Amino acid sequence: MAEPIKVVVTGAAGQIAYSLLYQIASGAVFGPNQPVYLHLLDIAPMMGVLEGVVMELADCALPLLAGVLPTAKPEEAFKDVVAAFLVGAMPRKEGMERKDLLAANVRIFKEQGQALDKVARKDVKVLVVGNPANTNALICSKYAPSIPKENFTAMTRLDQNRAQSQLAAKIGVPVQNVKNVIIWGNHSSTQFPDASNAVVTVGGAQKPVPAAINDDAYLKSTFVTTVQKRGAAVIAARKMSSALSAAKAASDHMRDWFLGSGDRWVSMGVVSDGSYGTPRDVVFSFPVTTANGKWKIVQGLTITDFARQMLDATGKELAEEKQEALDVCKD
Ligand SMILES: NC(=O)C1=CN([C@@H]2O[C@H](COP(=O)(O)OP(=O)(O)OC[C@H]3O[C@@H](n4cnc5c(N)ncnc54)[C@H](O)[C@@H]3O)[C@@H](O)[C@H]2O)C=CC1
Ligand SMILES: O=C([O-])CC(=O)C(=O)O
Repeated sequence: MAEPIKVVVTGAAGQIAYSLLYQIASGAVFGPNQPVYLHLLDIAPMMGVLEGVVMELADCALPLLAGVLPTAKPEEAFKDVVAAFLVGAMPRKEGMERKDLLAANVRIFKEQGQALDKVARKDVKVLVVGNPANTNALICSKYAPSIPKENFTAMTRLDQNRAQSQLAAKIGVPVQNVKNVIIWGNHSSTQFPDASNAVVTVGGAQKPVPAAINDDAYLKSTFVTTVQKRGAAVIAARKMSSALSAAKAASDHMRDWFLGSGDRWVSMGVVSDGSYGTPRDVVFSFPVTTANGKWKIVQGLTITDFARQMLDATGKELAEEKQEALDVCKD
């Protein structure tokens, strides 16, 4: 058995963490032969609740769980971790956009960036889940200048999973038969879920998804808006934001980053290098492949006029969010 690795989850007493911790501790993220030592960060008033979570983790009797450190101190939580799930932040309520959380949440990511910079390993892989995830990830990276910016990512995997699931249902195939759907841009209602390069296996043969669906209007309208608004639909139904599916997506994102994406593209928010004419230095979701612990943007895709408009709109929103976040972080 390998030596245990240290992994931190912030917001560890919250909803998403309640599903996520089990997945990490049971081997679904780092593999069935990799023990984990979990660092659990939450704020001081939540330490009582967190104690209950620690009890439950013990009661799961998981062979891969090598130890647990509950704490309210970021510098203790981030020490020596190889992976950081930054979940802890306020969730939105019905009627809000995710960027309405910016003023409340972005300071958390400034402070945690500073703590990561001080105590984390320089090869730590950071996944920001807390909303607005893209801009929080950018700020976290800015305040951790000693860690390469490639190590900071934001979660758009839930949007990808939603998109894949919608397409599979529409075509009538199991969800794993659909691959290479892309989420471009912001994890917000301006994101662009793009099925134009997706492929599906039907009856043993691979086909482009647009040909299998044969309904361009659906792919440009209903499909796009359903995925863009899925988070709001869950909030309207549950009166709380997605947690089970968010935890699953966070597991998928980190697993693929560590263990590789194989022959599939996955969508991740990464610091933009300007690929596809997007604004540089915002955290933009691109199609990537991952191998040996590194991600690489899929290049050479055709951008139609429709896609160009969608990419520009979501890029503009990210540039605006960035400015607002930098202003908030000044004081
Ligand atoms: N990127 C994505 O696809 C998704 C993102 N989210 C976002 O994830 C975040 C967490 O959602 P939930 O777990 O449902 O919320 P929650 O309210 O159930 O839990 C959040 C936890 O974070 C803790 N927290 C607050 N400030 C903290 C700090 N400075 N350090 C450490 N912990 C802190 C809270 O005390 C609480 O225990 C929200 O911002 C939500 O909008 C949710 C779903 C999907
Ligand atoms: O919609 C929300 O506020 C929570 C979230 O990010 C999602 O479910 O995608």
